[in-house]
Amino acid sequence: MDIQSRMQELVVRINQYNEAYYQNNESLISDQAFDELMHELQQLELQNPLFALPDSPTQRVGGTITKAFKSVIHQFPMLSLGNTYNEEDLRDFDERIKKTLGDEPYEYICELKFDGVALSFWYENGRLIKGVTRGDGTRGDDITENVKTIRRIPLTVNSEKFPKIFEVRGEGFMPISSFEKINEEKVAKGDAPLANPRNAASGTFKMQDSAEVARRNMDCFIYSFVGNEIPFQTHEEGLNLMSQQGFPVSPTWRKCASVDEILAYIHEWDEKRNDLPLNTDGIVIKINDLGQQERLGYTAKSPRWAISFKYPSEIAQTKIESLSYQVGRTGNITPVANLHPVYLAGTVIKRASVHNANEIQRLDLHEGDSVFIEKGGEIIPKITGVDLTKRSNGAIPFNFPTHCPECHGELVRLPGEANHYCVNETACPPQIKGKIEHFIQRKALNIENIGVETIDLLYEKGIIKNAADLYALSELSFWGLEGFQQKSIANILQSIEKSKQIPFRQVLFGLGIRHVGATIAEKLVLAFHSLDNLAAANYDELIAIPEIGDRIAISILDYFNNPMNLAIISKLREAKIQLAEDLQEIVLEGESLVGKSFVISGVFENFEREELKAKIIANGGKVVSSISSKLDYLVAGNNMGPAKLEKANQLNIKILSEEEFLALLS
Ligand SMILES: NC(=O)c1ccc[n+]([C@@H]2O[C@H](COP(=O)([O-])OP(=O)(O)OC[C@H]3O[C@@H](n4cnc5c(N)ncnc54)[C@H](O)[C@@H]3O)[C@@H](O)[C@H]2O)c1
Ligand SMILES: [Zn+2]
Repeated sequence: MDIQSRMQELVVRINQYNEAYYQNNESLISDQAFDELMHELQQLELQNPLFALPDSPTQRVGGTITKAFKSVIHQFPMLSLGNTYNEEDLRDFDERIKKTLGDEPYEYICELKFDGVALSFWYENGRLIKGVTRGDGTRGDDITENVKTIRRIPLTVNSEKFPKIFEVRGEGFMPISSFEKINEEKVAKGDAPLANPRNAASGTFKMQDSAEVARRNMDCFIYSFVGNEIPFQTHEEGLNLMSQQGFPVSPTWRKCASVDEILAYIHEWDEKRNDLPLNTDGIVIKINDLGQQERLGYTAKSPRWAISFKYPSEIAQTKIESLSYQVGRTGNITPVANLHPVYLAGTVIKRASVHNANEIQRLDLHEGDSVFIEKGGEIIPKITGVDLTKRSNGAIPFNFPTHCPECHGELVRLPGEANHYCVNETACPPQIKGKIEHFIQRKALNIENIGVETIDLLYEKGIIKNAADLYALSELSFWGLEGFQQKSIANILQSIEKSKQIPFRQVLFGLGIRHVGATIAEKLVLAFHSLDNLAAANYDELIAIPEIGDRIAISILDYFNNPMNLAIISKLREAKIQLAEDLQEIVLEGESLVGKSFVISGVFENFEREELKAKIIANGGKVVSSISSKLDYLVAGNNMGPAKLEKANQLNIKILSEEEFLALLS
């Protein structure tokens, strides 16, 4: 291919990747592969300026605005950053700075490069008036309602410390913990999981429903201050001012005097960054002095006074040996790729999840394919692409099976769902065992002392056929089974007995009705109070309940129409399991603590600990167990542990005495 066609091809491809990435929150290739293509294009344009195309992605910030929001014009453009992957490029960057600044001394500030989406917060007279996305750099989407859900972004600041009008900018992100929780729920419902925290963040900030954004616990780190009037001379002073005035500035930045010091910082954080609550994909190096920044200036796309150093992403290449299909407790079929073992980011990887049939199709997987696997925010690596150059002629594409690999029952796929299901619920062993395992878990009947192996064994031996059979177990049932001492049998039976006190909402979750997770179970108990009422409810009564839609309603009706399930319920009733509960919506006493979190420590004069806890909840607050930088208050009684006190002091957490706490309530 000649140079001109290659340049054309690169422009088309990169523009496609940009569109998928910024508009659909989808990565069609890995970031590193993307950056390599971009780099190739930049080099070719430098060497062949006459062939450079006007719509080249090297000349523009990658994002776009969407129609769903009002767009606003940035007073100062929001730019991208140049990037480097190695020491040599970093030294080149430093040389360029040295050349422009002549003999002047200069220093750098290194920060982590947070992997989320750039956001700008506009303040006027000390009040937050707008939150805006980067968009195409010139115009962004007005997503004020959504950014207001970020609890750490102050709605007001001390107006004496700042000019009348200014902006702060930072990276909005979805904490890994929220990401994992949302995906757990999605997978349980049979929905496709979110791909990675970055794409999830960018999708979330562009949702229309800000209540849903609020539920996702989004967060932000601020890293820059912009305006016509800047009340400081260096970036360092800016970071200090912003953090003193209540902006969430990550304390991980460091001042560095030389490239060697920068390299030490890079090295140090390569390991430590795994402990942070969010993904980071590198570090950002900025000239500290604002006057020098001004003189170094900007290209069309990025500042000349800053650069990012990206950590190589953790990618490996290996061969697919086979695909297996796992059957979950609700009969959902998950394809899993068995890989030729390969070393990736500290562990040997043998398997990767492929999620569902759509994913097989999207990747166009063939038998024996050589694939790229990547470790993102998730623990389980995923296949991000196929190396087509290594596919042999005549390779056969994987076809989704038509029958269940375990019971040979037929598989069905309901309209609108990504998953295939084995509907042979009553005779498919992994479904039966999976349902019993689901039933005993902590969030359900919380039956301790009994594990997956014991369930397997009791099921294989024909001693239990469903969860209700657990209540018919006696010492005799274990007779002749290997590995059970009298003591462990007694423990098992005791745990089973204890589960008869578990409240109905957990029992309902434990029944394992498809799409009825713990939260939905609670909603149902609030509305119906007993299993009998729920079983008698019709479709209209079900969908009248908040958050119960078509899919859940149908699944509940199906469940109670199945005689097998009715037989299980009748056995549970005989065993005196809780099948009713008078659950009431918590009515708040007051709202003075809404949105605030508390740790309770020590002994109190007016309250028992539990009372204090109830008081906080009744006024809209949240009680957490450990002190972190996100905590609002530590309520300190007598005899509080010195370690807690020290930690709270270190993190600048406000400490309340009992009296101060009471004052907060009124
Ligand atoms: N995989 C794909 O298909 C695909 C497609 C398009 C873009 N991308 C990725 O996105 C990158 C381009 O995105 P970009 O233009 O946003 O560039 P970038 O993400 O490499 O760098 C600029 C951004 O860094 C962020 N940032 C994080 N921490 C920062 C800090 N401490 N100080 C300043 N900024 C900080 C800001 O949001 C800023 O806008 C590509 O290099 C690639 O990695 C991937
Ligand atoms: Zn089956």
